[in-house]
Amino acid sequence: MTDVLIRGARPYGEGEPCDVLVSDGVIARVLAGGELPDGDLPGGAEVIDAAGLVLLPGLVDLHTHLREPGREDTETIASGSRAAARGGYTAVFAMANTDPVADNALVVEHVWRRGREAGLVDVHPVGAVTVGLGGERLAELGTMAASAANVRVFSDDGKCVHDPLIMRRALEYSTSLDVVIAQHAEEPRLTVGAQAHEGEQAARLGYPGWPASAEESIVARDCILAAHAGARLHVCHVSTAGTAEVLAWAKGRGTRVSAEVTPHHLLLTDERLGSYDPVNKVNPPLRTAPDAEALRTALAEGVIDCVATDHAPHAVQDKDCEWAAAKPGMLGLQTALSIVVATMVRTGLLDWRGVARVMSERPAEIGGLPDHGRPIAVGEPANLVLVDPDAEWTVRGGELASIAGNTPYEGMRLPGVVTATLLRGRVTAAAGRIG
Ligand SMILES: NC(=O)N[C@@H](CC(=O)O)C(=O)O
Ligand SMILES: [Zn+2]
Ligand SMILES: [Zn+2]
Repeated sequence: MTDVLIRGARPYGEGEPCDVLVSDGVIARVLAGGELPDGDLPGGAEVIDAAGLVLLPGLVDLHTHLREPGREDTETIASGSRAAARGGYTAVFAMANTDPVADNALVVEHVWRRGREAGLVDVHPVGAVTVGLGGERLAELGTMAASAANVRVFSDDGKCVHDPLIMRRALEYSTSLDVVIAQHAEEPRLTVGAQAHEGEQAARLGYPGWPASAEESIVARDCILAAHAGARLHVCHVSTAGTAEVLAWAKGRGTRVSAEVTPHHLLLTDERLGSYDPVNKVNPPLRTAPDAEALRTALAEGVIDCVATDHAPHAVQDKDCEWAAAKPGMLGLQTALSIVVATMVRTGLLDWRGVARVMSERPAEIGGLPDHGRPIAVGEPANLVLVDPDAEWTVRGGELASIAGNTPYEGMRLPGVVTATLLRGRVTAAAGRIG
């Protein structure tokens, strides 16, 4: 395997620039900048000029929709892996709402193998909690956990495990497997026909509302169920200020709960609904500006543990149509880091150490990945990302690696450019600078 020398990067954006030598997939040396004599360079090493760049552990996404099997017209494991690598990710968790549903060992092993074949990012399949996401019968969590795919996260995402008895059983079962149940918190009785956040905007436009209480009531319920079961709960795509309050309460009393927020809920609000453009339709819906503000604070304070993309590719015909007929979801893998830079770093809420925590270390811990989100130190696996903190780029859906192009950031200029991503020492994505 070719060695890689990263010259002049600043780990976590801190201290003096240094040189990082990657050999056999691990970090072999970390030296003060320019200290490594050229004579010491292993023959044929790939050199990355990283002056001015920030070096972080490779990003980890707990919540990605890769659409394979079933909707390969919108994304495949290969195309989604390319998008992930370009976005700075070295590991992603692929949600189970595929067709067929990933509710058994056969499907999760298939996804895991396809991810290995693509070889750009570690693709960890999420297993469904219930058979066919039907919400009625528990899937065979144990078999999926014991399979070659080694499933550690289970979720019916796209649907809420709304029956409290099923959710209770899933949580209780999960404790013996040491896995986590990730909930899409949406009380279905409160969101029948819902199209947008229940509030002034939706009322003005005549959209049936998706109330904050539909999310908050499920999160509160599940925190209580998890606490009684002694189980681990993960809350997907937290979207309201009230949910952050519930999480703070539950964590304060020792509940084993973690939570994620999406980049779009940190940046975008229901102000956007006025455009009638379904590119803004997503589940849970874009909320109010005070919600977005509260989510940023909760992420900075650790009440929300991490950022997850909820990357949700959709075909043109499912997005370029009237609002009510459009499918919810938006692309996220290649824009996530930039949105976090815009909302959290440029605002002074997080430093780069904090970015590493919320986009790499915490998601790796929650998902049970021992080789990701590791310190940048000798002997550690070389899962790394180099970011140009000062550069900007313009988002063009057609230029993203995903097959679908449904980005709400079309034409926007965003700060922070992923210059290179390394998976076990191999460069999986690079934007110039490599010689
Ligand atoms: N977020 C979305 O709006 N859509 C997701 C499902 C989900 O995450 O709930 C999808 O699979 O398209
Ligand atoms: Zn969801
Ligand atoms: Zn999702």
